[in-house]
This record gives sequence, structure tokens and C-alpha cells, in this order.
Amino acid sequence: MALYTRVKESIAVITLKNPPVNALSTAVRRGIVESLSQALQDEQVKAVVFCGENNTFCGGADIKEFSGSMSGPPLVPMIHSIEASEKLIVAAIEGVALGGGLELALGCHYRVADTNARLGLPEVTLGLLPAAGGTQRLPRLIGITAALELITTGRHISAKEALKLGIVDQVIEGNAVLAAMALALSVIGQPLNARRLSLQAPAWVPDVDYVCEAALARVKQRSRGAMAPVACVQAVRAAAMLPYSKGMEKERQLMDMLFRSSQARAMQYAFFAQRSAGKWSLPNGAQWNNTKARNVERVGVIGLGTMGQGIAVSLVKAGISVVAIEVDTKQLELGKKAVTAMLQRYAQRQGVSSPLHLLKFTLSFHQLRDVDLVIEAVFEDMNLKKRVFSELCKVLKENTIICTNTSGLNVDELAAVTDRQHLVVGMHFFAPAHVMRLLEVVYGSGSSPEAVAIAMALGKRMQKVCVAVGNCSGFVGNRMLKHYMDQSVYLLEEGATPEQVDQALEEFGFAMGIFKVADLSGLDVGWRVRKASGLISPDIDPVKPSRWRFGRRYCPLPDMLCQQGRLGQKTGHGWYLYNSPGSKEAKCDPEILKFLEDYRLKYGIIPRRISSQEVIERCVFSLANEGLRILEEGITAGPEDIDIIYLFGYGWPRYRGGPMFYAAQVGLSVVLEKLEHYHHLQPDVPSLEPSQLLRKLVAEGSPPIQQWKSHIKNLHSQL
Ligand SMILES: CCC/C=C/C(=O)SCCNC(=O)CCNC(=O)[C@H](O)C(C)(C)COP(=O)([O-])OP(=O)([O-])OC[C@H]1O[C@@H](n2cnc3c(N)ncnc32)[C@H](O)[C@@H]1OP(=O)([O-])[O-]
Repeated sequence: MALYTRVKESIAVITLKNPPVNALSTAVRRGIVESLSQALQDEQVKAVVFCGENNTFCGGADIKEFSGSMSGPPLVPMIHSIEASEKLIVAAIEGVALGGGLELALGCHYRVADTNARLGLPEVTLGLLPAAGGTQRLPRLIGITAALELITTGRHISAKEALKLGIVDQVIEGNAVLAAMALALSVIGQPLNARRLSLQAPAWVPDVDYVCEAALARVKQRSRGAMAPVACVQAVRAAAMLPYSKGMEKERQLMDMLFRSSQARAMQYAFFAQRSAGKWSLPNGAQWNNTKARNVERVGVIGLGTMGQGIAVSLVKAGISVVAIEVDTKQLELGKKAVTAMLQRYAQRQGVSSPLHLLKFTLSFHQLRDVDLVIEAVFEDMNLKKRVFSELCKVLKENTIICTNTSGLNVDELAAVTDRQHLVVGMHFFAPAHVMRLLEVVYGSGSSPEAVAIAMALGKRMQKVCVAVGNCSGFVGNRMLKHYMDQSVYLLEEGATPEQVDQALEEFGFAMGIFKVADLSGLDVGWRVRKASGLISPDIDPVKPSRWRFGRRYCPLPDMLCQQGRLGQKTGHGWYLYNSPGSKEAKCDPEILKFLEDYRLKYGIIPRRISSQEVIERCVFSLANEGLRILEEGITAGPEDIDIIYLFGYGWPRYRGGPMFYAAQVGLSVVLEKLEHYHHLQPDVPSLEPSQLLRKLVAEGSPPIQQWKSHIKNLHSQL
């Protein structure tokens, strides 16, 4: 709703009320229309101030309403009547003015913001565009180029930047509502036409086509296959080329197309899934709102390799003191240099003072005696990690939490060597740890809810998107990825090339194809894991290695590449060829094509043409099938957790929602049918066998993804 109040003699205040962010729900829009009409009818009122309850102006349209049938007064005419009002209207922006909230403010004649306010048009991140006049008013206010940048990225900006761009008229320290009233009193009576953005001439630039083409190229490169950023450019272009009413018509047409799209549904799902992942729960009933996390101020980081460096940087950026440890002086110096350089660059970019005083580098474990939490980030080797854990227990305070940064080792096995199993948790960071947003927080069988809460809260402070996951080999992300990677190399055996597979995956929307990712990470990473797990042993024929291991299909191609020293970008060749070791531009390598031909000949495989559809079905459905098994086992609390892991850690296209959402959107019965088909063709690939949960969900009529949790709960009792 909206609250109408008369203050002073001539001013009315309309306060949006819809906690927590005063989203423009049906009730709020109705309240605005009614309150505005009241203000316009009251002869004594000369000016109106719009503000939001609880120091929050407005978080935009109510996203929850997008999935139902919209009712109540629409935003466009509502904002138009605000702008057309003969009485002066000022927006008092506190907290946030986002999406429809900023569009409402753009309909007002003046805008005042407090210093902490954040403004933006983030509709593009929900698969939409600012269709309440935002694409037409903002370019008229700040010009095409700046408007294109804000609308196509959805970036939130500070009040200071908004002032510089001309979006707000005043930024004040203190109460924005009082400042808006003062401004209103000072300008009452002045003509308003110059303040009505829709009446301004189109936002002219010398070469609109050039500017828009460049913006189009940028958005296509940044978010391949996404419709919304392209539509945003088209709408802003209309603001430059067409009169306001025609531009609004274009905005509406584009919004109609986006609003009905599967991409918009996926991105809105992702918005809520991210918030749902933050509300973690454990199988024992402990959850985010019934478990207290004690504060962490000093953290030890053990190991200053690439991961340890990134973790230390993220901690310091969050204002947390770090004691960083290495084994010898040389490693310590190398780590210190890298961490210091990253933090100095960060301070320079942000214009803040260098936070280096928060860091201490040392060779001595004794320096850890008063830290609240330790993150061990040594080499991925169980025995080494166990030794470190035992050493730690000798020096740490008795309530210090011990976290291991591992991408898949057994957290329980590590905890067993300590004197505090309840305080041991996994923290799986993704490389580079100071850039990647995802953090899997892994609870072991003995981890206490408090330890999980502390790790989740620390991750959040480090600006990570944290997902609590159970302890299993590879946890969630890597466990699923294994099946996706297996299928990609089987496809090479059967006739595909690395470029064909990558192209299909990139057209699907992945930031990078699987073989490019493998080259970037280094092919030796997986090689080491396969050796450690016994898949590669000395008795395997080096000339014609077996294509079956432990009774299952196995593809030795990646091992054979490693044996040839083709380890990826770092050696200048892997699945692709690079100009020199370390260079990034992947080129097709005729040697690889010949190598694949020889391989197929050697094993008597007749190559066949493989369609992009088959690539996607085999890679993506096997990934989703493993996700369903993870749900079945209760490793995550719900499908949203898995999707968030893939969106933030594995370059999954946001406009496809995540692997679980994608499976639901394609249709679970289709996924089941395809998996059955591929499993029939590859009976020695157990991961293609449809999961029990998939069969159950299909048998129960493929319920919407939001209802899966209740079906999972009853899985075993109902079958
Ligand atoms: C014609 C159409 C044109 C216009 C289109 C639009 O305006 S599209 C919209 C354009 N606007 C946007 O894209 C802004 C989207 N919102 C945000 O970016 C952030 O929420 C924030 C920066 C406003 C606050 O961040 P924060 O970290 O302080 O808090 P938090 O993120 O945890 O959220 C707290 C709670 O509020 C909920 N909720 C939030 N917004 C909305 C909403 N609009 N609606 C409904 N609900 C919303 C959120 O789900 C959560 O609920 P829960 O889990 O407690 O039940």
C-alpha cells in the first residue's frame, strides 16, 4: 500500500509501504494512484514528495507477481500521470531506487538522494527491460551512451555517481525526505515542462547507429545468446530515433516479447534461487534462522599457492585480519608479493586506502594461536592435509574452526585426525578465489550447525554466494561435472572434434566450451586425480590403453594427451593450439584431428556425424541426472542450491536458470526418455541410467521445480 500524509501547509508525502523493499505490488500501485489523486484534488497541496518506508525508496516491480496474472493499475500510465501532474512532485530516494522504483523517480520532476542510496535499472538481470518508460526517459536525461551502459548491464550505482550523471538533482547527508520537502518549497511555482523528461527532444548523438552497433557487439560478447540485453539496446536506440510516444510503443513491444520468454522465467527463478540458497538447512533440522554464528575477526590461511592467495585477498577485502602461512621463505616471499600486488591494485581501483595492515605473513604455526578460524589451502593431497590438521590442533584455541579448502576430498576423514570434529567444515573456493563468487560450504557428519553457520556467514562477508552441501566425492559441482566431461570425451571417440563440442556448448550459452576450460585449467589436474583414484596404473598398455576400467566405459584420450606433454594453455597446446605457452587464443590444431583419426582407427571406431543437439543432450542431461541423484541423497537442500552452484561456479548461462531448472523447462519426461535412449546405447555408462528421483517425478506428473522438495522428502517411503 501507500500512505498519504499532509505535512506542512502545502506538501503531501506519499510513502510506499511493502516491506522489505517496498516493491511495486498491486496494492502499492493502487495506493499510489489513490494517494496521488487525493493530493491533486486537495487545493491546499502544492507539492508532493514520494518516499519509501524504512529508509528504502523502492526495489522495483514486485517480481513475485510476474509469474501470476498481473492486475491493478499498470506502471506506465501511473508514472505518466505523476509526470503530467500540474503539482510539483519530488522523489526522496533513500536505500534503493531500482527498476520500476527508479522509473517512478524518473517520472517525478526532481530527485533527491541520500549519500548511501543505490540506483539502477537491473531489469536486464531478470531477462527484461525497464519497460515503465525507463528506456525512453533515462537516455533523455543522461544521454544515449551512459543510458546504454546502465540499462544493458543493470549495474547499481552510488548516489554520488547518479549525481555526476545527472540522474539526481541533489545528494544529501541525512534525511532525504526533509531535503526533498525543502527543495519542493524552493522551486514551487516554477514551470514544470522542462522537468518532464517525456517532453524533451530525443537524446541525440552524432552517430546513433555506430554507438548502438558497438553496444550490441559488447552485449553479444558478454552474454552470448541472451535476448534481454539486445532488446535493451533496441529500446534505447528508439529513444534516439523516435518521438517519445513511438519509443514507448517500441519499449512495450520488446517487453511483451521478453516477458513471455523462457529466458525471463529462468532469470527470475535464478533471482529467488540465490536468496533461497542463503537460507541454508541441514538434514538434522538446523538452519539459517535457528543457528547463531559467532563473529570471526582473525583468520589463518595455510598455504599461499594460487588458492591461498585468492582466499587471503578476499578476506582482507572484507576487512578481516589474516595470518598467512607458508612452509619456506621462498614460497612465503612469492605468496606475499602476489597478495600484496593484488591488494594494492584493488585499493588503487577503488580509491580506498591500502588494507595491507590487516595482513601478517609468517612461517610459524604458533602465530595462529589466537585466530578464530583457519582455512587450510595446501596442495590437494589427503596425507599432507591430515598432517597440517594434526599440527593445527597443537596450536589453535580450543574453539577455533578449522576449514579445508578442498575440491572433493573427504571432509570426515580429515576431521577424524583432529581433536574437534564438530568444528571442521569444508570451504570449497573456486579459482581464482578472489574473483569467483561461488563457495561450497561442506558439512561433514560431525560438523556442528554453529560451525556451518560461521563458515556461511564468513563466506557472505567475503561477498561469496554460499551454498551448504553435504560431504560426498566431488561435493556437488565437481561430482556432476565428471559426467558432463565423460560424455564430452566419448563424443570425441565417436566422431566429434573439440571445436564441434565446444561450439555446441557455447551456442547453448556456456561462457566457454568444456575443452577450452580444460586447456585453461590444465589437463594435468584431472590426470592427477585419475592416477590417485587408481584409474591409471602401470599395467595399462601405453600404446593401446583399455577403454574400460572397473567394468565401465573409460576414455583414455585425456591421459594420452598428457603423456604427450599437451597440458593445455600453459604448454602452448592441449585440445587446442596456442601461439605460445600461456597465450589464450585457442586455435584448431590439425595434429589433434589427426590424433583423433588415428585413435579411432586403432580401436576400429567408425566415426559418425554428431549433431549439436546430441552434444547438448548427452552432456547436459547426464549432468542434470547426477544433480537429481544428489537431491535424492539429500546432499543439498533443494534444486535451487544446485542451480546456484552452476550459475556462479561453472559458467552456466543465467538465462537457462541452471541444470535443474533447465531439465524442468525441457520437460522431465523428455529428459527421462533421452537418458533411457542414450543409456540403451551406452549400457556401460551407469551415470546415464535415469535416477530414481527423475522416474518418480515423471511418474507423479512432473511437478514444478518449486515443489520438488516435498517429493524428495517422500522418495523412499513412496517407492
Ligand atoms: C513494467 C515492468 C518494469 C519494471 C520492472 C522491474 O522493476 S523488475 C524489478 C527490478 N528490481 C530489481 O531487480 C531489484 C531486485 N532486488 C535486489 O536487487 C535486492 O533485493 C535489493 C538490492 C533491493 C536488496 O538486497 P538485500 O541483500 O538487502 O536483500 P535481498 O536481496 O535478500 O532481498 C530481501 C527480500 O526482498 C525480496 N525482494 C527484493 N526485491 C524484490 C522485488 N523487486 N520484488 C519482490 N521481492 C523482492 C527478496 O526476494 C527477499 O525476499 P525474502 O528472501 O526475504 O523472502
